[in-house]
Amino acid sequence: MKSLAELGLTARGGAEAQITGLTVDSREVKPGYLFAALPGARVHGGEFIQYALRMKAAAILTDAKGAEIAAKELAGSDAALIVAQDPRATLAQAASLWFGAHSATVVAVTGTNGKTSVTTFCRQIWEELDLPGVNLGTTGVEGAWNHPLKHTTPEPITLHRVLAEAAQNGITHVAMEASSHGLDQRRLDGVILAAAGFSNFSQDHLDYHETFEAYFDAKMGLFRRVLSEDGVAVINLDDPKGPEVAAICTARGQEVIGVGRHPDARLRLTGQRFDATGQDLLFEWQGRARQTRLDLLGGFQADNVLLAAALVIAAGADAADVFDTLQYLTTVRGRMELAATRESGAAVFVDYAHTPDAIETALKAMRPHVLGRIVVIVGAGGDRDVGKRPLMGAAAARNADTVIVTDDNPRSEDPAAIRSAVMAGALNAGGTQSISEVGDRAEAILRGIDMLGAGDALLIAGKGHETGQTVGDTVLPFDDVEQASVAVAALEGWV
Ligand SMILES: CC(=O)N[C@H]1[C@@H](OP(=O)(O)OP(=O)(O)OC[C@H]2O[C@@H](n3ccc(=O)[nH]c3=O)[C@H](O)[C@@H]2O)O[C@H](CO)[C@@H](O)[C@@H]1O[C@H](C)C(=O)N[C@@H](C)C(=O)N[C@H](CCC(=O)O)C(=O)O
Ligand SMILES: Nc1ncnc2c1ncn2[C@@H]1O[C@H](COP(=O)(O)OP(=O)(O)OP(=O)(O)O)[C@@H](O)[C@H]1O
Ligand SMILES: N[C@H](CCC[C@H](N)C(=O)O)C(=O)O
Repeated sequence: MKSLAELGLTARGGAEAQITGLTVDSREVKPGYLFAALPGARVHGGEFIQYALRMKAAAILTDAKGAEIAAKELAGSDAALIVAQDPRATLAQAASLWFGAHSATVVAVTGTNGKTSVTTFCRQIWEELDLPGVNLGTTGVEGAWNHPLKHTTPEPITLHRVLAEAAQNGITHVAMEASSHGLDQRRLDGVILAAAGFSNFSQDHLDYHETFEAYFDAKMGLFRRVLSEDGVAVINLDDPKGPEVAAICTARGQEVIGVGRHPDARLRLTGQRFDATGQDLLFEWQGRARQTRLDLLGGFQADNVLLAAALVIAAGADAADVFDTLQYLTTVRGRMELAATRESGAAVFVDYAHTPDAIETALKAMRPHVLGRIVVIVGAGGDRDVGKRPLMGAAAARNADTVIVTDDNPRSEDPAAIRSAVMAGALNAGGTQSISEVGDRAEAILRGIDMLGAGDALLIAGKGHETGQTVGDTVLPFDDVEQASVAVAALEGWV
């Protein structure tokens, strides 16, 4: 139990309330709880204050609108009322005080693509340095302690609970993903960061943010609000937005470590050579040259690895020790993951590319590793940014030799309509010889693999580590890696 004062809250009435728990969902209220009635995308949480009071909530945190919606019920109740201008921000601070301690070293990464990869590499580097660490994001909590998560950046009550539990489990180092939704909804407020990273910026999530400016501003919340003035900002200077992000951080007085091929980068990539199983890197740290092997496919993974290395250094590790670990880094689940190989040697990769930029990057990154043709299977998610669909199709057509358009989590939408938007982009882009549409994802994978000759490769894009296909409200079991193995086994006559 904690008092409102211990949670940093000032109430109208009921100030002596002792809080037994926090929730944003009225259906979870128990006697003595603080119910945060938040303005939502579909409904205002104020609508549920009446129910929360009936369940004996001891305190209600909301905004002026929520207090107005439930004015009658609140007037007749002795529960404490906290009216905040931004109740999400207030809730995040209260949640951090409720759960108390979190791991000593926390870093966060934002960017359109690469967050899961960078945070996973941070955790792998810490593990190599014998520091108990986890990465926390789209793939859940992974590392010395594992835990599934519903969101890339969990809402603050879950986030602070997970951070506290990680600390209790002996985890001293955490690398977390900061999604633009999470930043916009203040889910990370109250997390104390040693360092924050920026990977890149391109189109996604315009269904939510509406404009590029709003999307970029949401991401900048990591550096403008969550990371304190004495934190270190690690910025990919090769992204067109990188120098602007660095300027924002410098203006706040934060130390900036630039990463990339850019001449101003403190951790600077100076050479890259590819082969069938990975790449060799030449780089400089503060002007001193180093070399490492990376058993990872895709040039972009070098950008992610260097960003992760700089974050780990920024958070206190010795640079030379960090660079010694890079040769041991392993593939991130569902990111350029080798899923199956045909008897001819043709390879099948699964990758989480689900934005136009990621599709282009992933396909371009495959070229130097592949002798023959590249086939890509691509689809776009339902109930998500509709503008990116033709751009994803076009990126596939411009960068692969053969494109198969299929379904990827149609959710509440008509799958054929989503596919036709992706197809339109592919057909208008020019370039690729063969573009076809196969709605059923398993059949698309089978057909894609059947097309492969010696030296060819297939990229199954969009679902990466996902284990389900969401159709309507139903999640059907579906795993691209598993489907690829099944298809190869069937085509080779192994079963
Ligand atoms: C658009 C969005 O981000 N919505 C999030 C938001 O929901 P909301 O506030 O809009 O929900 P709402 O349905 O309008 O309800 C309003 C309020 O009433 C409450 N309520 C509702 C019903 C009820 O009976 N009782 C009750 O108290 C709700 O708990 C909520 O607080 O706040 C909720 C609680 O914090 C989140 O669970 C929810 O995430 C939804 C499920 C979601 O799908 N979000 C995705 C888009 C998301 O956040 N993705 C990002 C990025 C992924 C990426 O980078 O690819 C992520 O970090 O995962
Ligand atoms: N540095 C990068 N630049 C461009 N594309 C990248 C980069 N890193 C990864 N990608 C592409 O983006 C896909 C998603 O990568 P990752 O999961 O690391 O990003 P993310 O930002 O965590 O995405 P999400 O938050 O949607 O899960 C990869 O499968 C790859 O195709
Ligand atoms: N977390 C992201 C990933 C989407 C991946 C893709 N499989 C899709 O369903 O669009 C989102 O919700 O936009």
